[in-house]
Amino acid sequence: MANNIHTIRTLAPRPWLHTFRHGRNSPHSHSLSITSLASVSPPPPPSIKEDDTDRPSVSVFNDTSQNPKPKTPYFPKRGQTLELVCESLAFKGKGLCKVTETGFVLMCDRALPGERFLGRVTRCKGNYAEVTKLKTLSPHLDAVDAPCEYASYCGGCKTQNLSYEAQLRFKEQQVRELMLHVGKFRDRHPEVGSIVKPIVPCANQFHYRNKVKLKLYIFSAVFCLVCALYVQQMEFSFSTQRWIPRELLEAEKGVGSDYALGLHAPGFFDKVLNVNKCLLQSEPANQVLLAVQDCWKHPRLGLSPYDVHSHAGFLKHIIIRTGRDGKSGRPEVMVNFVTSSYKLELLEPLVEKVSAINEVVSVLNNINTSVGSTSIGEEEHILYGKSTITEVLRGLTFQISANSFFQTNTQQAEVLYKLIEDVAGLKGDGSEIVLDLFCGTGTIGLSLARRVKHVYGYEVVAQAISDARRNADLNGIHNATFVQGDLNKIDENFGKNFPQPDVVISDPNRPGMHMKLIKFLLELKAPRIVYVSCNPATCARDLDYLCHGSVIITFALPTSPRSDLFSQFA
Ligand SMILES: C[S@@+](CC[C@H](N)C(=O)[O-])C[C@H]1O[C@@H](n2cnc3c(N)ncnc32)[C@H](O)[C@@H]1O
Repeated sequence: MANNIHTIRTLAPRPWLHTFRHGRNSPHSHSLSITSLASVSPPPPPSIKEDDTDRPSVSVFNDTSQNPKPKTPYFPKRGQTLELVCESLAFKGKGLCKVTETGFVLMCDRALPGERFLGRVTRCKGNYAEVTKLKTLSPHLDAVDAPCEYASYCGGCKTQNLSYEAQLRFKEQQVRELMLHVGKFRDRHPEVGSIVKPIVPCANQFHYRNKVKLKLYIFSAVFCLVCALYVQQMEFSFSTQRWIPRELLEAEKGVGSDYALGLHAPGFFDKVLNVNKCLLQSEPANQVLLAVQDCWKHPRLGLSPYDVHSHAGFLKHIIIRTGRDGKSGRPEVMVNFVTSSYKLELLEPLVEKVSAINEVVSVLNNINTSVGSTSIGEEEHILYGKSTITEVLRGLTFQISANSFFQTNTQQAEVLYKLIEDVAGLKGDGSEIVLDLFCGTGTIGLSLARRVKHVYGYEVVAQAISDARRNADLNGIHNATFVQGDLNKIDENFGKNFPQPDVVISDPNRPGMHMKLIKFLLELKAPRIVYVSCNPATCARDLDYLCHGSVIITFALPTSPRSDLFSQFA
């Protein structure tokens, strides 16, 4: 049938692909990744005015009635203070402001759409500049009170004071923009509905993370349009440099600026905001954090935080993960201390404290001797209880090790996995082959296994693969094969060890898929591909390649490829 034939045309190589992968500065990357994001509520035309009553150099961008328009393209200078209006939210929840006449883009953390503010230019990066907000002049349109006491400073949740409905709206808009501009999809029949289906909100906006690790952006939860899912993991870091926000300097007078346990200050790899509680994690996980905060600085214990400059010190991170027992439904908490060396006697008092909390079933010590900030250890020691925690998903029980990926929001993972199953369009007669790429602990493949002939899962982390195999056994699933391997390094032999798949699930991490894998998928001609993503930019790029790019190849699809590829975002 003509409608079922999808032809892929040859496209010229795109330099921005390189930029996405290697983060290189290039004019292409800027124009695509920045300007494509801005589309709504253009700010009033800019004008420049020196305002010597405020700061040495203040440019006002909004009041055109009083100020002449600039004759030449405007490029701000580092240190300059500007009055800006935020138009929309861009990647990582940064507020996007634009000089309309030149299209010059300014990005500002914590600026929210509709907000008028004074900002200082901190970095000029060719096609755009970064701005730090100094003062709000008039608030944004969807302001709510942020429930977390750290919300104004923490590098984690940057949009807590934006109503959840508005967050959803901006997230959806951001994904749509990327799909149109980077993915080069078109809304052919907008009267029927967009190719990007409406976002699925999360019932719980707080206490939803089962694992808390550094670099969490509440906003990034959006990228899989099943909201509040797939945020980067976050860990609490120990630091020799406590970060005290300027606003708190007076209130915190006398508090030492050394030794902190908490979340990294935005933009600093070495400074940490001390936190006693995080609203994203479970109550028992907060008890763990507080128990550690209560004692770790006591001189009697002789514990020292790791110093990222001198590379001296012992405590690096604490990672707290919450699951639940399959039978009782009670929370199960895993506490993983990441240290620079193995010194059991130093950790013992902390282990005693946290293991006294009823829900704690596992205390581990990952030893990481590298100078980097990674939290995966070269060796792991069990200090209390078991080496895994349990989680229940789609009626299956999963055991998860400290270093294996598991969806951070279990409740939304249920929603996502149900969607994956729906769009996979399985016949359910046990005849089909599923290829589960980037399978982690095997959760997606195993949740489909009962309806298919066989699942083949590929994943780079060895611990995740052994978890996947154990999880298959635990659930009495015998038609799943899990293989450890790096999908960025596949060669021409990849694909020879499994039969032609009927459905491919691909769930890469943020950098997306390597070109080798994309090429493999194009040649594989699987009838259906479900792409699950935590980064809409790389997802849009990969979908462009999969749907419009590369070698001349014609293959049949049972239904429209676009709706298939996008329905995961429903
Ligand atoms: C977003 S997670 C998805 C995991 C799993 N599909 C799930 O839903 O729980 C991405 C997974 O890809 C794995 N991964 C990252 N880079 C990889 C690579 N080059 N080759 C194979 N697996 C990789 C990670 O270890 C992680 O388990």
